[in-house]
Amino acid sequence: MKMYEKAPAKINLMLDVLHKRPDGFHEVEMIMTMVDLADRLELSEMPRDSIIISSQAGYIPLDEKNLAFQAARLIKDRYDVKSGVHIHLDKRIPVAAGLAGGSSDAAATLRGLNRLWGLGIPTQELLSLGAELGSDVPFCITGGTALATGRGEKLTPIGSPPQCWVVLAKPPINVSTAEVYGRFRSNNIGVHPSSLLMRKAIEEGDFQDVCDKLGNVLEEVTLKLHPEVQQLKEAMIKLGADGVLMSGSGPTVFGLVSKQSKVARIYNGLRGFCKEVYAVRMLT
Ligand SMILES: C[C@](O)(CO)[C@H](O)COP(=O)(O)OP(=O)(O)OC[C@H]1O[C@@H](n2ccc(N)nc2=O)[C@H](O)[C@@H]1O
Ligand SMILES: Nc1ncnc2c1ncn2[C@@H]1O[C@H](COP(=O)(O)OP(=O)(O)OP(=O)(O)O)[C@@H](O)[C@H]1O
Repeated sequence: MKMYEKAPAKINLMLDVLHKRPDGFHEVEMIMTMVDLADRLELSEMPRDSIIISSQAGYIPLDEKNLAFQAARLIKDRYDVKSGVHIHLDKRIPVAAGLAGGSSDAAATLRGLNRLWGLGIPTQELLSLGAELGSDVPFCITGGTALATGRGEKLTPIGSPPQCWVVLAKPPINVSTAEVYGRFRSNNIGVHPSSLLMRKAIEEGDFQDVCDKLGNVLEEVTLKLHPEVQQLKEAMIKLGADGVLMSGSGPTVFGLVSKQSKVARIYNGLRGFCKEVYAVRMLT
């Protein structure tokens, strides 16, 4: 038997870091949503008791370091599943980009194997399994738009933001999420973005207000380490994006654009700076 799952990328419309916790993670407050840029997973049942990952992308690990592998092993061990699975990952989300590509693959694997193996795991339990794999995984299981607190795993669903275009640009640099959190100092932050105000803007369907309330305190770290991310933000604003922000720990920058007529200009303008540019819709 085969199952197919789509694993969409996420963006953070706001991200605030409250404090560092004794377990080393940071307490956060984020509003996240999904965009129409997704990896595709094909999950095929195998009689042999093993997990095999394949992908057309030459640049991701295919062994136990792959988050889809880790998700499959977790569910298999926890529910004592004797059959195996071959997971083919058609990677379309740029890797190590701040778009939760690996987390979304892990989430899609949990959803897909729950169906493929007929386990009937309730959503709450699936979310707890996801949290064992990574902070962004629970959100990637539910999707939609949500306020995420704790280390990112406590979710409150909220309404969808007003429909718009999202232009994503990933500069060719590598950013480590652990390093960005490690270098974060709350003393360096002047004005913190507000989840309350972003939520209000979303719930009122006020596109301009959503753009005005965008904010990510991790920019403070990544933009200092990589000035080209700041340059990319400035270029996107100059080209006419209505609101611009770095997603997660970066380095991807996204621009929200209400008018389709502006999208091609922004896309083409950015391609001069950056090879990896995508124009997609917000998933509602
Ligand atoms: C930056 C974001 O992508 C925004 O959505 C997330 O906060 C990070 O989510 P993620 O990549 O799933 O993160 P994890 O795989 O759980 O953690 C990677 C590393 O980031 C740091 N980390 C992550 C989440 C968090 N709330 N506090 C942290 O300090 C920790 O050093 C951790 O070892
Ligand atoms: N299925 C996967 N897809 C992409 N990367 C993976 C996968 N499994 C493991 N990795 C590894 O995870 C690391 C982070 O990749 P990923 O694309 O998930 O980062 P990210 O978008 O920055 O995630 P986040 O936004 O959750 O911090 C890379 O070094 C990559 O080699």
